[in-house]
Amino acid sequence: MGAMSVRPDTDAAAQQAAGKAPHRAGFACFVGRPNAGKSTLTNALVGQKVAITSNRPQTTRHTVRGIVHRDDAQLILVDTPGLHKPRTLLGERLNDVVRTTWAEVDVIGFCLPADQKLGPGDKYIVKELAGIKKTPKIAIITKTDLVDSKQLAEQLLAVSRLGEELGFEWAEIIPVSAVKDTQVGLLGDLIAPLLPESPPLYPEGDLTDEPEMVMVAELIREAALEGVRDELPHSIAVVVEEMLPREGRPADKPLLDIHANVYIERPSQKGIIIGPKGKRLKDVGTKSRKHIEALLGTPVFLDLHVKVAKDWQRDPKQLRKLGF
Ligand SMILES: Nc1nc2c(ncn2[C@@H]2O[C@H](COP(=O)(O)OP(=O)(O)OP(=O)(O)O)[C@@H](O)[C@H]2O)c(=O)[nH]1
Repeated sequence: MGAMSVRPDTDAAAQQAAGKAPHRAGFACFVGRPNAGKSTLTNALVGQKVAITSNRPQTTRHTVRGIVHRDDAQLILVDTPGLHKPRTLLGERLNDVVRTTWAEVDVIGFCLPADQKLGPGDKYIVKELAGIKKTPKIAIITKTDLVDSKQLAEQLLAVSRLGEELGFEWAEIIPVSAVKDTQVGLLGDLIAPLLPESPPLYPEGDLTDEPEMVMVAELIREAALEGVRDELPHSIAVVVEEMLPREGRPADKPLLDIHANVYIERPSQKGIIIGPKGKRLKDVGTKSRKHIEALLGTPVFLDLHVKVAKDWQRDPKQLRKLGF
């Protein structure tokens, strides 16, 4: 399961028992050189399945580009800044952010335009991708409407060879044309099975702040789960109460305040989560903050509190409050 995937859910288990494939949900990002056709492809994928692109301009933290709702899966397409050959320390840092995001999504789609020779820029990106071992990588040859079948075949071969050279295998290689809507649906079909089993992460309605809060809560929950044993993992729930930009910050130095509660079921579990002298909770905060910053693309101040919600798993009212 990818780092941003969600809880093992009973829905999926029930669906499986009923002989239906379990629902999947997860994150994907398209990478590739400028003009490779990433945006157009995102829009085509999203547009195809009655879905929403978020329209919250002017917020750096906005990284979800679109959500593809399908019967069998929900695919969340996230934005990453481009990866460039670093020339400065800042460039290196930015690349680190990109890599962190790459390591956290469930699928990466590498976009290569059919009408351009595979060049050093592409190789640089694919080399970086090769270093991210766990994440399945799909090679997408874009803009196939611009070339003939011979040229397309050459490009398919070139990208396949590049994977071999760098010692990994593409999970899929697929030619698409977003403009002509060729194989765009198939691309969705190929990505869906690569996502972790999970109920939808976003409601089918509007894309609001809430989904981001859900993702942030998941990242915190995941950090809180690390290393805990027995029944405790099932007892942990996280709710983000508030995410607000800190007032009075200069435009180039934003800070996002996030207040979240970590819920457990019994007072006796509190000590385990908080750890000796609060060390464990602090680690959870530090770790999840890094992931949240990479996800939202902005520095974050994370304020975590541990609360007891007695037997919340069995209490419908509490469950609703905790977002189940
Ligand atoms: N013919 C054709 N043109 C396409 C296709 N997809 C994208 N384009 C064109 O290619 C150009 C770049 O497409 P974008 O989707 O903006 O590329 P991008 O990779 O998001 O670009 P950056 O945001 O600069 O990284 C645009 O002019 C698109 O219209 C396609 O399937 N066929």
